Amino acid sequence: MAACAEAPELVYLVTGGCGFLGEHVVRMLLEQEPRLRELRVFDLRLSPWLEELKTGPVQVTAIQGDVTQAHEVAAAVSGAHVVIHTAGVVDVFGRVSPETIYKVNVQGTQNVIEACVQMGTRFLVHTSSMEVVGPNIKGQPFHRGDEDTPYEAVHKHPYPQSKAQAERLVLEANGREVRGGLTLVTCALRPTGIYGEGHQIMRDFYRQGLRLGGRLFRAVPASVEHGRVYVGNVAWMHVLVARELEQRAALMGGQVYFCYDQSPYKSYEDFNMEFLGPCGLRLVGTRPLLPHWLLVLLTALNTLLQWLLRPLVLYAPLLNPYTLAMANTTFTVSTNKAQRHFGYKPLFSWEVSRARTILWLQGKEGSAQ
Ligand SMILES: NC(=O)C1=CN([C@@H]2O[C@H](COP(=O)(O)OP(=O)(O)OC[C@H]3O[C@@H](n4cnc5c(N)ncnc54)[C@H](O)[C@@H]3O)[C@@H](O)[C@H]2O)C=CC1
Ligand SMILES: CC(C)CCC[C@@H](C)[C@H]1CC[C@H]2[C@@H]3[C@H](O)CC4=CC(=O)CC[C@]4(C)[C@H]3CC[C@]12C
Repeated sequence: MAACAEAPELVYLVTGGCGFLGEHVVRMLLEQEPRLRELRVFDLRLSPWLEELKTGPVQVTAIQGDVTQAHEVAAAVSGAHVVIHTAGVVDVFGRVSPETIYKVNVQGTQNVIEACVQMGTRFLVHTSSMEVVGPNIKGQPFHRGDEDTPYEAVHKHPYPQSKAQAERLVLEANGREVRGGLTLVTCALRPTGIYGEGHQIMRDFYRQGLRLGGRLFRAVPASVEHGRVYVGNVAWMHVLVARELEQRAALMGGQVYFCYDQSPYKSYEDFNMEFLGPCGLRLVGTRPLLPHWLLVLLTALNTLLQWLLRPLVLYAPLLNPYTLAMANTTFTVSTNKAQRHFGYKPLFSWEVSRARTILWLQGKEGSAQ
């Protein structure tokens, strides 16, 4: 990937480039990667905002495609220097079948790897997830751990299972010979819960709060810490990894990095209130209003309803046994591995991340739809 100082010459491909994270990666690359000549944005569904990016100095190529179709992926990868693979099905609510989750997240990732090998593309950055580690089915806390903290990673849900399998494939592919005889260099980034402009679940909570007269009701103890990271910083980490992978291949190849920044350690609901509060919502209760056993019962009822209604309608509420367990289990990271390995420092402070998210929620600013 020898880059010439004068003329930009690199071709990047971002899969899932129209998603929540993908859009931020695409915009960040255009802002922060001066060596970029062409940016290929590959997604199942192309977004209208791509059009406005096509007028800039970098050639932006929109590719409507499906990662489960090996030939479509190979065509998109052909001639690319770097692939940032963010495409995936994110579903912990039962909206998508386990088969589709597997096909997109695991088979799709395998297709991306094979395309790199076939086409001679050497650098692959994969968006993994904290869920590859946990929380596990035993609900054991992971308190400010790092990439080396021992933890029993046991998954039953299709989403974390698929992310764990995909990450393994990516890491095992590091060092494979690609067309032309050079080697593939891969690494995986593991964001915790991402927030920021475009975060659909945050917007759902906002709308629900408005419907409930400006109130939300505490469901999870305030003492449970849940890891969160700003989307702009996650995108920045992807851009930096992609940039540094060639020079630091021996150090970074085959590695995993948690995505982190200065976002505070809080419970899922208290963290959301950092944004929803300034938008006029109030979290009622210093302790969960409903006893835990009742919440567990409600989640079981939701599961039953989902199953009963399946032939007629898709019933997929936010609350189910898995999401309740996620929200109720401490999982936070504290690490500086990305800083040590490739000089990462968050681009956005907590104050800026918070302000940008609030403005977006209020509909005043922000690019994400
Ligand atoms: N949202 C979060 O809190 C976290 C997300 N992640 C990971 O980050 C990545 C991006 O997630 P989000 O942006 O939140 O999700 P998203 O759903 O907003 O974006 C995913 C994108 O992938 C595209 N896509 C889905 N199936 C595809 C297919 N078969 N072929 C081509 N494109 C396809 C979608 O159209 C979408 O634009 C995923 O890999 C996810 O597992 C990791 C940790 C946390
Ligand atoms: C009041 C209820 C009990 C609150 C339910 C909140 C849940 C919808 C969310 C709690 C934790 C979230 C997940 C977590 O941030 C980690 C994730 C990582 C990913 O890779 C994808 C998204 C997610 C699974 C995220 C999804 C929403 C929660 C389950």
